[in-house]
Amino acid sequence: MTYTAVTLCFLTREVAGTPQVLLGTKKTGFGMGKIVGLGGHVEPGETDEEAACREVQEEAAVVVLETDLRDAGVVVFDFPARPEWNMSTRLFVAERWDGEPTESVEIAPEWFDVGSLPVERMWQDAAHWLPMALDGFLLRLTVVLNDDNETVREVLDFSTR
Ligand SMILES: Nc1[nH]c(=O)nc2c1ncn2[C@H]1C[C@H](O)[C@@H](COP(=O)(O)OP(=O)(O)OP(=O)(O)O)O1
Repeated sequence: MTYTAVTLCFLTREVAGTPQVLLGTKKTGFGMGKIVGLGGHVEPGETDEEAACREVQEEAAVVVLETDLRDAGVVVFDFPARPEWNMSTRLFVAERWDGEPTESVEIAPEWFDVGSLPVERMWQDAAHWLPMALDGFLLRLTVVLNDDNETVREVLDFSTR
């Protein structure tokens, strides 16, 4: 079974003491119409960190330095009914970056309060893992999707603080 290597990079900030995270509406490709994290495929020869920084720049015109990435672990998305969609997703969180998030052809970025994530417009599994990633956990988690490729069959969680 092959799992495509992808990354997600969550920029965070505090506004008047309220933690916020940068997500965005996916305008093209996989998950179109959903609110997702910034990120995408790791290209051959690239490290996960290089891919995360490149994707954030491509999708939202924001510059993140690799040294400002916090490793938040790995989430595997397992689609038994569509194994060609299986992904191994390296997660990063960054509190420092340069530039104002700007809409691209792929993503319309938007800040959300961490305490009220737009879970009804995200992949249904996001509620199982995104709060943990933002809360400092190192994720070691597998999400198994149902045959509808939307709802969650099972979450296998071996994450640590
Ligand atoms: N179940 C799931 N829940 C979730 O929150 N994100 C998921 C997910 N399954 C996949 N993803 C994310 C991980 C990855 O960042 C993204 C798919 O990668 P891309 O955005 O690169 O896809 P595209 O089809 O747009 O590819 P490109 O043609 O390379 O832009 O979807």
